[in-house]
Amino acid sequence: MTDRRAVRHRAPVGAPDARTLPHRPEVVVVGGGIAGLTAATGLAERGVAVTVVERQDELGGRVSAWTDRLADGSTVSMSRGFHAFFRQYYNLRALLRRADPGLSRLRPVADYPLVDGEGRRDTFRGLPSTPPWNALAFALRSPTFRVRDLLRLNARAAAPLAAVSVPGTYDRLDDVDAATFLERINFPPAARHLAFEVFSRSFFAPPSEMSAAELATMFHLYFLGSSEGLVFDVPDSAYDTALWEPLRAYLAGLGVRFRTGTEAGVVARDGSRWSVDGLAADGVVLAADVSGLQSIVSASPDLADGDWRSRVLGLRIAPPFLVHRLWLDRPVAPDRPAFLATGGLDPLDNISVLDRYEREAATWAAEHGGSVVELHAYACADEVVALREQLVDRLHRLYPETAGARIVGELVQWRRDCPLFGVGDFARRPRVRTPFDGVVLAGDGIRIDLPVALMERAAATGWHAANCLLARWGLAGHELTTVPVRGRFAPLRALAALGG
Ligand SMILES: Cc1cc2nc3c(=O)[nH]c(=O)nc-3n(C[C@H](O)[C@H](O)[C@H](O)COP(=O)(O)OP(=O)(O)OC[C@H]3O[C@@H](n4cnc5c(N)ncnc54)[C@H](O)[C@@H]3O)c2cc1C
Repeated sequence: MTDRRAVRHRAPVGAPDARTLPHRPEVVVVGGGIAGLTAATGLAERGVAVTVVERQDELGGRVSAWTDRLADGSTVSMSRGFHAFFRQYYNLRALLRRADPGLSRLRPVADYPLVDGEGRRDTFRGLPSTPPWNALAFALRSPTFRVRDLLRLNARAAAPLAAVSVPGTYDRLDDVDAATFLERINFPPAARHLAFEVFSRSFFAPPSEMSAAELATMFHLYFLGSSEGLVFDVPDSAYDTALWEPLRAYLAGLGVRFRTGTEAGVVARDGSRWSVDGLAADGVVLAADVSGLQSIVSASPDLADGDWRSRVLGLRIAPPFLVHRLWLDRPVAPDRPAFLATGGLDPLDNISVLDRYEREAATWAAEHGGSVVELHAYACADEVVALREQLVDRLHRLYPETAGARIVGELVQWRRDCPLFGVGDFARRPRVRTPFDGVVLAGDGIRIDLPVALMERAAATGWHAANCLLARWGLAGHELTTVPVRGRFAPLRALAALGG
Protein backbone atom coordinates (compact mmCIF):
# COMPACT_ATOMS: atom_id res chain seq x y z
CA MET A 1 0.00 0.00 0.00
CA THR A 2 1.47 3.37 -0.95
CA ASP A 3 -1.50 5.71 -0.46
CA ARG A 4 -1.00 7.38 2.91
CA ARG A 5 -4.65 8.36 2.95
CA ALA A 6 -5.95 4.83 2.60
CA VAL A 7 -8.18 4.02 5.57
CA ARG A 8 -7.69 1.14 7.95
CA HIS A 9 -10.92 -0.13 9.48
CA ARG A 10 -9.80 -1.63 12.75
CA ALA A 11 -10.27 -5.34 13.43
CA PRO A 12 -12.90 -6.16 16.06
CA VAL A 13 -11.11 -7.34 19.24
CA GLY A 14 -11.60 -10.78 20.79
CA ALA A 15 -9.95 -14.10 21.58
CA PRO A 16 -7.34 -15.26 19.06
CA ASP A 17 -8.30 -18.92 18.70
CA ALA A 18 -11.64 -20.74 18.63
CA ARG A 19 -9.97 -23.95 19.78
CA THR A 20 -9.69 -22.46 23.28
CA LEU A 21 -13.49 -22.07 23.48
CA PRO A 22 -15.63 -24.73 25.23
CA HIS A 23 -17.19 -25.52 21.84
CA ARG A 24 -15.22 -25.01 18.63
CA PRO A 25 -17.62 -23.33 16.18
CA GLU A 26 -18.24 -24.92 12.79
CA VAL A 27 -19.17 -22.92 9.69
CA VAL A 28 -20.35 -23.94 6.25
CA VAL A 29 -19.35 -21.48 3.52
CA VAL A 30 -21.48 -21.83 0.37
CA GLY A 31 -19.54 -20.61 -2.67
CA GLY A 32 -15.84 -20.90 -3.42
CA GLY A 33 -15.41 -17.62 -5.30
CA ILE A 34 -13.42 -14.70 -3.90
CA ALA A 35 -16.10 -13.83 -1.31
CA GLY A 36 -16.42 -17.38 0.02
CA LEU A 37 -12.67 -18.03 0.06
CA THR A 38 -12.08 -14.75 1.91
CA ALA A 39 -14.70 -15.60 4.53
CA ALA A 40 -13.25 -19.12 4.87
CA THR A 41 -9.78 -17.62 5.37
CA GLY A 42 -10.99 -15.12 7.99
CA LEU A 43 -12.74 -17.86 9.96
CA ALA A 44 -10.15 -20.63 9.64
CA GLU A 45 -7.34 -18.30 10.75
CA ARG A 46 -9.20 -17.91 14.06
CA GLY A 47 -9.49 -21.67 14.53
CA VAL A 48 -13.09 -22.06 13.34
CA ALA A 49 -13.81 -25.41 11.62
CA VAL A 50 -14.77 -24.50 8.04
CA THR A 51 -16.28 -26.50 5.18
CA VAL A 52 -16.50 -24.82 1.76
CA VAL A 53 -19.27 -26.13 -0.51
CA GLU A 54 -18.76 -25.15 -4.16
CA ARG A 55 -20.94 -26.12 -7.10
CA GLN A 56 -18.15 -26.09 -9.67
CA ASP A 57 -15.26 -28.55 -9.71
CA GLU A 58 -12.79 -25.71 -9.31
CA LEU A 59 -12.41 -22.77 -6.91
CA GLY A 60 -12.38 -19.10 -7.86
CA GLY A 61 -15.98 -18.60 -9.06
CA ARG A 62 -15.99 -16.05 -11.86
CA VAL A 63 -12.18 -15.94 -11.62
CA SER A 64 -11.78 -19.70 -11.94
CA ALA A 65 -9.71 -21.53 -14.56
CA TRP A 66 -9.70 -25.08 -15.83
CA THR A 67 -8.22 -27.32 -18.50
CA ASP A 68 -10.21 -27.43 -21.73
CA ARG A 69 -9.80 -29.05 -25.14
CA LEU A 70 -9.51 -27.43 -28.56
CA ALA A 71 -11.06 -28.95 -31.70
CA ASP A 72 -7.70 -30.53 -32.65
CA GLY A 73 -7.71 -32.45 -29.36
CA SER A 74 -4.94 -30.45 -27.66
CA THR A 75 -5.50 -29.33 -24.07
CA VAL A 76 -5.32 -25.67 -23.06
CA SER A 77 -6.03 -23.57 -20.01
CA MET A 78 -9.35 -21.70 -20.12
CA SER A 79 -11.03 -19.22 -17.78
CA ARG A 80 -13.89 -16.76 -17.52
CA GLY A 81 -11.57 -14.14 -18.96
CA PHE A 82 -9.25 -11.24 -18.32
CA HIS A 83 -9.42 -9.58 -14.87
CA ALA A 84 -7.58 -6.44 -13.73
CA PHE A 85 -6.19 -6.67 -10.18
CA PHE A 86 -5.88 -3.02 -9.17
CA ARG A 87 -3.34 -1.91 -6.56
CA GLN A 88 -6.08 -0.36 -4.40
CA TYR A 89 -7.82 -3.73 -4.05
CA TYR A 90 -6.33 -3.88 -0.54
CA ASN A 91 -8.70 -6.53 0.82
CA LEU A 92 -8.32 -8.83 -2.18
CA ARG A 93 -4.55 -8.46 -2.01
CA ALA A 94 -4.66 -9.29 1.71
CA LEU A 95 -6.34 -12.58 0.73
CA LEU A 96 -3.84 -13.35 -2.02
CA ARG A 97 -0.91 -12.58 0.29
CA ARG A 98 -1.94 -15.52 2.49
CA ALA A 99 -0.58 -17.87 -0.16
CA ASP A 100 1.87 -15.51 -1.86
CA PRO A 101 3.19 -12.98 0.71
CA GLY A 102 5.15 -10.92 -1.84
CA LEU A 103 2.40 -11.13 -4.50
CA SER A 104 5.12 -12.50 -6.74
CA ARG A 105 2.55 -14.20 -8.97
CA LEU A 106 1.07 -10.85 -10.02
CA ARG A 107 2.74 -8.76 -12.69
CA PRO A 108 1.98 -5.18 -13.67
CA VAL A 109 0.33 -4.20 -16.94
CA ALA A 110 2.22 -1.04 -17.81
CA ASP A 111 -0.47 0.52 -19.96
CA TYR A 112 -3.99 -0.17 -21.10
CA PRO A 113 -4.92 2.19 -23.89
CA LEU A 114 -8.52 3.06 -24.71
CA VAL A 115 -9.49 3.39 -28.35
CA ASP A 116 -12.76 4.54 -29.90
CA GLY A 117 -14.54 4.12 -33.23
CA GLU A 118 -12.82 7.23 -34.66
CA GLY A 119 -9.41 5.79 -33.84
CA ARG A 120 -8.84 8.25 -30.98
CA ARG A 121 -6.65 6.81 -28.31
CA ASP A 122 -6.29 7.56 -24.62
CA THR A 123 -3.55 6.09 -22.51
CA PHE A 124 -2.78 5.77 -18.83
CA ARG A 125 0.96 5.44 -19.36
CA GLY A 126 3.11 7.87 -17.42
CA LEU A 127 0.28 9.67 -15.62
CA PRO A 128 1.00 11.10 -12.18
CA SER A 129 -0.45 8.82 -9.52
CA THR A 130 -1.81 11.48 -7.15
CA PRO A 131 -5.28 12.87 -7.55
CA PRO A 132 -6.40 15.31 -8.84
CA TRP A 133 -3.27 15.57 -11.06
CA ASN A 134 -3.90 12.09 -12.49
CA ALA A 135 -7.39 13.06 -13.68
CA LEU A 136 -6.30 16.50 -14.91
CA ALA A 137 -3.31 15.12 -16.81
CA PHE A 138 -5.50 12.39 -18.31
CA ALA A 139 -8.14 14.90 -19.38
CA LEU A 140 -5.67 17.45 -20.77
CA ARG A 141 -3.77 15.02 -22.94
CA SER A 142 -6.87 13.13 -24.04
CA PRO A 143 -7.84 13.60 -27.71
CA THR A 144 -11.50 13.51 -26.65
CA PHE A 145 -11.30 16.09 -23.90
CA ARG A 146 -10.39 19.71 -24.71
CA VAL A 147 -9.65 22.51 -22.29
CA ARG A 148 -12.90 24.13 -23.41
CA ASP A 149 -14.72 20.89 -22.46
CA LEU A 150 -13.22 21.16 -19.02
CA LEU A 151 -14.46 24.73 -18.71
CA ARG A 152 -17.94 23.74 -19.88
CA LEU A 153 -18.34 21.04 -17.23
CA ASN A 154 -21.15 21.79 -14.83
CA ALA A 155 -18.90 21.86 -11.77
CA ARG A 156 -21.71 21.80 -9.27
CA ALA A 157 -23.43 18.81 -10.85
CA ALA A 158 -20.08 17.05 -11.35
CA ALA A 159 -18.84 17.64 -7.80
CA PRO A 160 -20.24 14.32 -6.50
CA LEU A 161 -17.65 12.59 -8.70
CA ALA A 162 -14.94 14.09 -6.52
CA ALA A 163 -16.81 13.96 -3.22
CA VAL A 164 -17.83 10.34 -2.93
CA SER A 165 -18.93 8.91 0.37
CA VAL A 166 -20.86 5.71 0.96
CA PRO A 167 -23.85 5.69 1.48
CA GLY A 168 -24.15 9.52 0.98
CA THR A 169 -23.41 9.32 -2.74
CA TYR A 170 -26.11 6.68 -3.15
CA ASP A 171 -28.63 8.85 -1.28
CA ARG A 172 -27.91 11.60 -3.80
CA LEU A 173 -27.39 9.75 -7.06
CA ASP A 174 -28.78 6.22 -6.97
CA ASP A 175 -32.06 7.28 -8.58
CA VAL A 176 -30.26 8.70 -11.62
CA ASP A 177 -28.86 6.59 -14.44
CA ALA A 178 -25.22 7.02 -15.43
CA ALA A 179 -26.02 8.25 -18.97
CA THR A 180 -28.35 11.01 -17.71
CA PHE A 181 -25.83 12.06 -15.07
CA LEU A 182 -23.06 12.45 -17.64
CA GLU A 183 -25.36 14.55 -19.82
CA ARG A 184 -26.31 16.66 -16.83
CA ILE A 185 -22.70 17.50 -16.04
CA ASN A 186 -21.95 18.36 -19.71
CA PHE A 187 -19.43 15.63 -20.08
CA PRO A 188 -18.15 15.78 -23.70
CA PRO A 189 -19.82 12.99 -25.71
CA ALA A 190 -16.59 11.63 -27.20
CA ALA A 191 -14.95 11.39 -23.78
CA ARG A 192 -18.12 9.78 -22.46
CA HIS A 193 -17.59 6.94 -24.90
CA LEU A 194 -13.99 6.57 -24.14
CA ALA A 195 -13.79 7.00 -20.41
CA PHE A 196 -17.17 6.30 -18.90
CA GLU A 197 -18.72 3.74 -21.19
CA VAL A 198 -15.66 1.62 -20.66
CA PHE A 199 -16.18 1.91 -16.91
CA SER A 200 -19.88 1.24 -16.91
CA ARG A 201 -19.71 -1.62 -19.37
CA SER A 202 -16.99 -3.19 -17.22
CA PHE A 203 -19.77 -3.40 -14.68
CA PHE A 204 -21.68 -5.38 -17.33
CA ALA A 205 -24.35 -2.72 -17.79
CA PRO A 206 -25.13 -0.16 -20.47
CA PRO A 207 -24.85 3.37 -18.98
CA SER A 208 -28.62 3.85 -19.32
CA GLU A 209 -29.27 0.98 -16.89
CA MET A 210 -26.55 1.66 -14.41
CA SER A 211 -26.82 3.74 -11.25
CA ALA A 212 -24.96 7.07 -11.39
CA ALA A 213 -24.00 6.50 -7.73
CA GLU A 214 -22.22 3.30 -8.69
CA LEU A 215 -20.42 5.15 -11.48
CA ALA A 216 -19.33 7.91 -9.06
CA THR A 217 -18.12 5.35 -6.51
CA MET A 218 -16.17 3.63 -9.24
CA PHE A 219 -14.63 6.93 -10.33
CA HIS A 220 -13.56 7.48 -6.72
CA LEU A 221 -12.17 3.97 -6.26
CA TYR A 222 -10.21 3.86 -9.50
CA PHE A 223 -9.38 7.50 -10.15
CA LEU A 224 -10.01 10.46 -7.86
CA GLY A 225 -10.07 8.70 -4.49
CA SER A 226 -6.89 6.70 -4.76
CA SER A 227 -3.27 7.60 -5.29
CA GLU A 228 -2.14 4.05 -6.03
CA GLY A 229 -1.97 5.10 -9.65
CA LEU A 230 -4.02 3.58 -12.40
CA VAL A 231 -1.72 0.62 -12.64
CA PHE A 232 -3.14 -2.84 -12.34
CA ASP A 233 -1.66 -6.29 -12.16
CA VAL A 234 -2.58 -9.61 -13.70
CA PRO A 235 -1.63 -13.12 -12.57
CA ASP A 236 1.42 -14.42 -14.43
CA SER A 237 -0.18 -17.81 -15.03
CA ALA A 238 -3.68 -19.30 -15.17
CA TYR A 239 -5.90 -18.36 -12.21
CA ASP A 240 -5.95 -21.88 -10.78
CA THR A 241 -2.17 -22.27 -10.70
CA ALA A 242 -1.36 -18.67 -9.74
CA LEU A 243 -4.10 -18.03 -7.18
CA TRP A 244 -6.51 -20.74 -6.11
CA GLU A 245 -4.45 -23.91 -5.81
CA PRO A 246 -1.91 -22.13 -3.55
CA LEU A 247 -4.78 -20.66 -1.51
CA ARG A 248 -6.50 -24.04 -1.29
CA ALA A 249 -3.24 -25.54 0.05
CA TYR A 250 -2.96 -22.71 2.61
CA LEU A 251 -6.55 -23.25 3.76
CA ALA A 252 -6.20 -27.04 3.83
CA GLY A 253 -3.25 -26.43 6.15
CA LEU A 254 -5.68 -24.63 8.48
CA GLY A 255 -8.01 -27.64 8.35
CA VAL A 256 -10.55 -26.24 5.86
CA ARG A 257 -12.49 -28.99 4.06
CA PHE A 258 -13.62 -28.53 0.46
CA ARG A 259 -16.67 -30.11 -1.13
CA THR A 260 -16.31 -29.05 -4.74
CA GLY A 261 -18.71 -30.21 -7.43
CA THR A 262 -21.47 -29.98 -4.80
CA GLU A 263 -24.47 -27.68 -5.10
CA ALA A 264 -25.91 -26.49 -1.78
CA GLY A 265 -29.71 -26.60 -1.73
CA VAL A 266 -31.38 -25.88 1.61
CA VAL A 267 -30.35 -23.97 4.72
CA ALA A 268 -32.40 -25.15 7.71
CA ARG A 269 -32.59 -24.35 11.40
CA ASP A 270 -31.34 -27.11 13.66
CA GLY A 271 -32.26 -25.99 17.20
CA SER A 272 -29.87 -23.16 17.96
CA ARG A 273 -27.66 -24.27 15.08
CA TRP A 274 -28.06 -24.43 11.28
CA SER A 275 -27.58 -27.04 8.63
CA VAL A 276 -26.82 -26.92 4.92
CA ASP A 277 -28.31 -30.00 3.23
CA GLY A 278 -27.96 -31.83 6.54
CA LEU A 279 -24.39 -30.64 7.22
CA ALA A 280 -24.68 -29.17 10.74
CA ALA A 281 -22.99 -25.87 11.59
CA ASP A 282 -23.01 -23.01 14.07
CA GLY A 283 -22.79 -20.50 11.26
CA VAL A 284 -23.42 -20.28 7.52
CA VAL A 285 -21.86 -17.89 5.00
CA LEU A 286 -23.91 -17.65 1.81
CA ALA A 287 -21.34 -16.47 -0.73
CA ALA A 288 -23.08 -17.78 -3.85
CA ASP A 289 -23.65 -15.57 -6.89
CA VAL A 290 -27.03 -13.81 -7.18
CA SER A 291 -29.03 -16.63 -8.76
CA GLY A 292 -27.37 -19.25 -6.53
CA LEU A 293 -28.30 -17.22 -3.46
CA GLN A 294 -31.85 -16.74 -4.72
CA SER A 295 -32.31 -20.49 -5.32
CA ILE A 296 -31.06 -21.32 -1.82
CA VAL A 297 -33.29 -18.71 -0.17
CA SER A 298 -36.33 -19.84 -2.20
CA ALA A 299 -35.73 -23.44 -1.13
CA SER A 300 -35.16 -22.58 2.57
CA PRO A 301 -38.42 -21.78 4.39
CA ASP A 302 -36.52 -21.42 7.69
CA LEU A 303 -34.97 -18.21 6.32
CA ALA A 304 -38.34 -16.67 7.03
CA ASP A 305 -38.27 -12.91 7.01
CA GLY A 306 -40.53 -11.45 4.37
CA ASP A 307 -38.74 -8.14 3.85
CA TRP A 308 -35.29 -9.73 3.74
CA ARG A 309 -36.45 -12.47 1.34
CA SER A 310 -37.91 -9.89 -1.01
CA ARG A 311 -34.61 -7.96 -0.93
CA VAL A 312 -32.67 -11.09 -1.88
CA LEU A 313 -35.16 -12.16 -4.52
CA GLY A 314 -35.22 -8.60 -5.88
CA LEU A 315 -31.48 -8.59 -6.71
CA ARG A 316 -31.05 -8.14 -10.45
CA ILE A 317 -28.61 -9.74 -12.85
CA ALA A 318 -26.85 -7.81 -15.62
CA PRO A 319 -27.32 -8.77 -19.30
CA PRO A 320 -25.15 -11.65 -20.61
CA PHE A 321 -21.49 -11.29 -21.56
CA LEU A 322 -19.33 -13.15 -24.04
CA VAL A 323 -15.69 -14.12 -23.65
CA HIS A 324 -14.19 -15.41 -26.90
CA ARG A 325 -10.66 -16.80 -26.77
CA LEU A 326 -8.77 -17.52 -29.99
CA TRP A 327 -5.61 -19.53 -30.53
CA LEU A 328 -4.08 -18.09 -33.73
CA ASP A 329 -1.27 -19.50 -35.88
CA ARG A 330 0.42 -16.08 -36.15
CA PRO A 331 1.66 -13.63 -33.56
CA VAL A 332 -0.02 -10.25 -33.22
CA ALA A 333 2.22 -7.24 -33.93
CA PRO A 334 4.89 -6.73 -31.25
CA ASP A 335 3.57 -3.30 -30.24
CA ARG A 336 0.07 -4.55 -29.33
CA PRO A 337 -0.65 -3.93 -25.65
CA ALA A 338 -1.47 -6.76 -23.26
CA PHE A 339 -4.89 -5.16 -22.79
CA LEU A 340 -6.80 -2.71 -24.96
CA ALA A 341 -10.16 -1.28 -23.90
CA THR A 342 -12.54 -0.04 -26.57
CA GLY A 343 -15.41 2.45 -26.54
CA GLY A 344 -18.06 2.92 -29.22
CA LEU A 345 -16.89 -0.20 -31.07
CA ASP A 346 -19.93 -2.25 -30.22
CA PRO A 347 -20.06 -5.15 -29.39
CA LEU A 348 -16.33 -5.29 -28.58
CA ASP A 349 -15.30 -4.03 -25.11
CA ASN A 350 -11.70 -5.14 -24.92
CA ILE A 351 -8.93 -7.25 -26.43
CA SER A 352 -6.26 -8.97 -24.42
CA VAL A 353 -3.20 -10.74 -25.74
CA LEU A 354 -2.74 -13.51 -23.22
CA ASP A 355 0.68 -14.67 -24.34
CA ARG A 356 2.02 -11.28 -23.22
CA TYR A 357 1.48 -12.18 -19.54
CA GLU A 358 0.08 -15.69 -18.93
CA ARG A 359 2.62 -18.49 -18.82
CA GLU A 360 0.38 -21.20 -20.33
CA ALA A 361 -0.58 -18.97 -23.26
CA ALA A 362 3.03 -17.87 -23.77
CA THR A 363 4.13 -21.51 -23.94
CA TRP A 364 1.43 -22.34 -26.50
CA ALA A 365 2.31 -19.25 -28.58
CA ALA A 366 6.01 -20.12 -28.54
CA GLU A 367 5.35 -23.74 -29.56
CA HIS A 368 3.02 -22.76 -32.42
CA GLY A 369 4.61 -19.48 -33.51
CA GLY A 370 1.20 -17.96 -32.84
CA SER A 371 -0.73 -15.95 -30.30
CA VAL A 372 -3.63 -16.29 -27.85
CA VAL A 373 -6.13 -13.45 -28.04
CA GLU A 374 -9.27 -12.85 -26.00
CA LEU A 375 -12.24 -10.67 -26.94
CA HIS A 376 -14.87 -9.51 -24.44
CA ALA A 377 -18.38 -8.22 -25.09
CA TYR A 378 -20.42 -7.04 -22.09
CA ALA A 379 -24.08 -6.11 -21.71
CA CYS A 380 -24.91 -8.14 -24.84
CA ALA A 381 -28.24 -7.87 -26.62
CA ASP A 382 -27.43 -10.13 -29.59
CA GLU A 383 -27.22 -13.88 -29.91
CA VAL A 384 -23.89 -15.51 -29.33
CA VAL A 385 -23.29 -16.68 -32.94
CA ALA A 386 -23.76 -13.21 -34.42
CA LEU A 387 -21.63 -11.70 -31.68
CA ARG A 388 -18.71 -14.02 -32.33
CA GLU A 389 -18.56 -12.96 -35.96
CA GLN A 390 -18.81 -9.28 -35.09
CA LEU A 391 -16.07 -9.59 -32.47
CA VAL A 392 -13.68 -11.32 -34.84
CA ASP A 393 -14.44 -8.69 -37.49
CA ARG A 394 -13.54 -5.93 -35.00
CA LEU A 395 -10.33 -7.75 -34.13
CA HIS A 396 -9.35 -7.90 -37.81
CA ARG A 397 -9.95 -4.18 -38.22
CA LEU A 398 -8.09 -3.14 -35.08
CA TYR A 399 -5.24 -5.65 -35.44
CA PRO A 400 -5.11 -6.20 -39.25
CA GLU A 401 -2.28 -8.75 -38.95
CA THR A 402 -4.82 -11.18 -37.42
CA ALA A 403 -7.01 -11.15 -40.57
CA GLY A 404 -4.68 -13.59 -42.34
CA ALA A 405 -4.18 -15.80 -39.30
CA ARG A 406 -5.72 -19.25 -39.09
CA ILE A 407 -7.82 -19.95 -36.03
CA VAL A 408 -6.23 -23.09 -34.60
CA GLY A 409 -8.79 -23.24 -31.81
CA GLU A 410 -11.44 -21.15 -30.11
CA LEU A 411 -13.44 -21.37 -26.90
CA VAL A 412 -16.36 -19.29 -25.77
CA GLN A 413 -17.92 -18.40 -22.43
CA TRP A 414 -21.46 -17.05 -22.75
CA ARG A 415 -22.79 -16.35 -19.27
CA ARG A 416 -25.20 -14.24 -17.32
CA ASP A 417 -24.18 -14.20 -13.67
CA CYS A 418 -22.95 -10.73 -12.78
CA PRO A 419 -25.05 -8.49 -10.52
CA LEU A 420 -26.68 -5.43 -12.06
CA PHE A 421 -26.02 -2.21 -10.15
CA GLY A 422 -29.22 -0.74 -11.44
CA VAL A 423 -30.85 2.61 -10.84
CA GLY A 424 -32.37 2.81 -7.35
CA ASP A 425 -31.23 -0.68 -6.28
CA PHE A 426 -28.80 0.28 -3.52
CA ALA A 427 -31.24 0.91 -0.67
CA ARG A 428 -32.93 -2.48 -1.20
CA ARG A 429 -29.71 -4.46 -1.57
CA PRO A 430 -29.29 -7.05 1.24
CA ARG A 431 -26.35 -6.47 3.58
CA VAL A 432 -23.78 -8.89 4.99
CA ARG A 433 -25.73 -9.24 8.25
CA THR A 434 -29.08 -10.98 7.91
CA PRO A 435 -32.03 -11.12 10.34
CA PHE A 436 -30.86 -14.66 11.25
CA ASP A 437 -28.24 -15.07 13.97
CA GLY A 438 -25.43 -17.12 12.49
CA VAL A 439 -26.28 -16.61 8.80
CA VAL A 440 -24.37 -13.97 6.83
CA LEU A 441 -24.03 -13.03 3.15
CA ALA A 442 -20.98 -12.16 1.05
CA GLY A 443 -20.39 -11.43 -2.61
CA ASP A 444 -19.96 -8.62 -5.10
CA GLY A 445 -23.77 -8.10 -5.18
CA ILE A 446 -24.05 -7.62 -1.41
CA ARG A 447 -24.21 -4.17 0.14
CA ILE A 448 -21.31 -2.91 2.23
CA ASP A 449 -21.01 0.80 2.95
CA LEU A 450 -17.40 1.16 1.82
CA PRO A 451 -15.90 2.42 -1.46
CA VAL A 452 -15.27 -0.99 -3.02
CA ALA A 453 -16.42 -2.72 -6.21
CA LEU A 454 -16.31 -6.00 -8.13
CA MET A 455 -13.55 -8.36 -6.92
CA GLU A 456 -12.71 -5.93 -4.12
CA ARG A 457 -16.34 -5.86 -2.96
CA ALA A 458 -16.36 -9.66 -2.99
CA ALA A 459 -13.26 -9.68 -0.77
CA ALA A 460 -14.44 -6.88 1.54
CA THR A 461 -17.82 -8.53 2.14
CA GLY A 462 -16.01 -11.85 2.72
CA TRP A 463 -13.81 -10.39 5.48
CA HIS A 464 -16.80 -8.59 6.97
CA ALA A 465 -18.92 -11.77 6.92
CA ALA A 466 -16.15 -13.61 8.80
CA ASN A 467 -15.90 -10.72 11.28
CA CYS A 468 -19.65 -10.82 11.99
CA LEU A 469 -19.52 -14.52 12.85
CA LEU A 470 -16.26 -14.24 14.80
CA ALA A 471 -17.74 -11.46 16.96
CA ARG A 472 -20.64 -13.75 17.80
CA TRP A 473 -18.21 -16.15 19.45
CA GLY A 474 -16.05 -13.42 21.04
CA LEU A 475 -13.23 -14.04 18.56
CA ALA A 476 -10.93 -11.39 17.08
CA GLY A 477 -11.77 -10.17 13.59
CA HIS A 478 -9.70 -8.90 10.67
CA GLU A 479 -8.76 -5.37 9.64
CA LEU A 480 -10.19 -4.02 6.38
CA THR A 481 -8.46 -1.33 4.34
CA THR A 482 -10.03 0.92 1.73
CA VAL A 483 -9.31 4.00 -0.31
CA PRO A 484 -10.42 7.16 1.59
CA VAL A 485 -14.07 6.88 2.58
CA ARG A 486 -14.89 10.36 1.29
CA GLY A 487 -13.64 12.63 -1.48
CA ARG A 488 -10.10 13.90 -0.93
CA PHE A 489 -10.85 17.57 -1.59
CA ALA A 490 -12.75 19.67 0.95
CA PRO A 491 -13.85 22.42 -1.51
CA LEU A 492 -15.36 19.81 -3.85
CA ARG A 493 -17.13 18.13 -0.94
CA ALA A 494 -18.64 21.49 -0.03
CA LEU A 495 -19.70 22.05 -3.66
CA ALA A 496 -21.28 18.59 -3.79
CA ALA A 497 -23.19 19.30 -0.59
CA LEU A 498 -24.56 22.50 -2.19
CA GLY A 499 -25.72 20.41 -5.14
CA GLY A 500 -28.05 18.64 -2.70
C1 LIG B 1 -15.61 -11.53 -17.91
C2 LIG B 1 -15.44 -10.89 -16.56
C3 LIG B 1 -14.46 -9.92 -16.36
C4 LIG B 1 -14.31 -9.32 -15.12
N1 LIG B 1 -13.32 -8.39 -14.94
C5 LIG B 1 -13.12 -7.86 -13.72
C6 LIG B 1 -12.05 -6.97 -13.50
O1 LIG B 1 -11.27 -6.67 -14.41
N2 LIG B 1 -11.87 -6.45 -12.25
C7 LIG B 1 -12.72 -6.78 -11.21
O2 LIG B 1 -12.52 -6.30 -10.09
N3 LIG B 1 -13.74 -7.64 -11.40
C8 LIG B 1 -13.98 -8.17 -12.61
N4 LIG B 1 -15.02 -9.05 -12.81
C9 LIG B 1 -15.93 -9.30 -11.68
C10 LIG B 1 -15.41 -10.38 -10.74
O3 LIG B 1 -15.25 -11.57 -11.44
C11 LIG B 1 -16.44 -10.58 -9.62
O4 LIG B 1 -16.71 -9.34 -8.99
C12 LIG B 1 -15.96 -11.53 -8.53
O5 LIG B 1 -15.30 -12.64 -9.05
C13 LIG B 1 -17.17 -11.98 -7.71
O6 LIG B 1 -16.78 -12.90 -6.70
P1 LIG B 1 -17.88 -13.57 -5.79
O7 LIG B 1 -17.18 -14.48 -4.86
O8 LIG B 1 -18.75 -12.50 -5.22
O9 LIG B 1 -18.84 -14.39 -6.77
P2 LIG B 1 -18.52 -15.66 -7.69
O10 LIG B 1 -17.15 -15.60 -8.21
O11 LIG B 1 -19.65 -15.76 -8.65
O12 LIG B 1 -18.59 -16.88 -6.66
C14 LIG B 1 -19.80 -17.45 -6.27
C15 LIG B 1 -19.59 -18.95 -6.22
O13 LIG B 1 -20.75 -19.58 -5.68
C16 LIG B 1 -20.93 -20.79 -6.35
N5 LIG B 1 -22.32 -21.22 -6.13
C17 LIG B 1 -23.46 -20.62 -6.58
N6 LIG B 1 -24.54 -21.28 -6.12
C18 LIG B 1 -24.07 -22.31 -5.38
C19 LIG B 1 -24.71 -23.35 -4.64
N7 LIG B 1 -26.03 -23.48 -4.57
N8 LIG B 1 -23.92 -24.24 -3.99
C20 LIG B 1 -22.57 -24.16 -4.04
N9 LIG B 1 -21.92 -23.18 -4.72
C21 LIG B 1 -22.67 -22.27 -5.37
C22 LIG B 1 -20.59 -20.47 -7.79
O14 LIG B 1 -20.29 -21.65 -8.51
C23 LIG B 1 -19.39 -19.56 -7.60
O15 LIG B 1 -18.18 -20.29 -7.61
C24 LIG B 1 -15.19 -9.66 -14.05
C25 LIG B 1 -16.17 -10.65 -14.24
C26 LIG B 1 -16.30 -11.26 -15.47
C27 LIG B 1 -17.36 -12.30 -15.63
